[in-house]
Amino acid sequence: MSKKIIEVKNLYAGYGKFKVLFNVNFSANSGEITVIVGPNGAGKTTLLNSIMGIATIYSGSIKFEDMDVTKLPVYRKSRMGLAYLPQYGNIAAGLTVEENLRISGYLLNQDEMDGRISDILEMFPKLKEFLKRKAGTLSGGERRMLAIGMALMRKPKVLLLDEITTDLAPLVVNQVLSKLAELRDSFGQTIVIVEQNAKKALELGDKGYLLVSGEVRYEGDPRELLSHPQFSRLYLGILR
Ligand SMILES: Nc1ncnc2c1ncn2[C@@H]1O[C@H](COP(=O)(O)OP(=O)(O)OP(=O)(O)O)[C@@H](O)[C@H]1O
Repeated sequence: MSKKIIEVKNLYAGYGKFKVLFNVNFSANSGEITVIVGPNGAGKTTLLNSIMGIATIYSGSIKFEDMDVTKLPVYRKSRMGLAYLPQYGNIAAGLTVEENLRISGYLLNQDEMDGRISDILEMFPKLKEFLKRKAGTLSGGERRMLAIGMALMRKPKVLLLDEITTDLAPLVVNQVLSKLAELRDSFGQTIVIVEQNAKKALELGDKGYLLVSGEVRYEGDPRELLSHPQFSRLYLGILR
């Protein structure tokens, strides 16, 4: 049976006085891909921000590996094994691919660093060809791969990804999403993604959530969510 690694219960959250999430219950299982979809402004990013500790939590609880982390600051959560890749990534365009990877692993000692870089290159063989190139010269898809590689430098237990396929061509969206499936299948990586390319993400996910106006409207089999009437209405323009 799969084990819950993140568990959010009855969460009310937002930013200061601005309330965004209402009574959200959410969980992610170890070794799985959990997909969060929903229209613009539904609160998807806010859910990731709450898990990471960068939104205001009014009530409810967040557990990570059965520990209550609701009030812990970001750096503590990151040390515990949560890695967050925000929507527009965080690569340094003027540095080489290798330098970007090294910066992301700055807390590792030299041996760990070298070992981890070779792990990442095994996961993303294409990056090998680009090691000495400035990250700014990479294509959109290659940059996303680098950003994911950077987030994996510290061997996170959970990778939280916010809309990493935005602005990519359809073929490249497929490549990036397939890479996530490969990270799960070959390395057991636990991943939580917020995705605009909802259909494609749900097709490879293990569990899906539909957030609308700050509330969970569906939780369960991601392929069933594709035929949920609200999903069709919001994403496919089908009115019933
Ligand atoms: N830092 C912030 N301070 C105040 N309000 C914010 C902040 N970030 C987001 N919001 C607001 O919170 C609401 C939910 O935003 P959120 O980014 O969580 O939605 P989303 O579902 O991720 O949307 P999108 O798909 O457009 O990224 C929006 O009304 C947004 O304007």
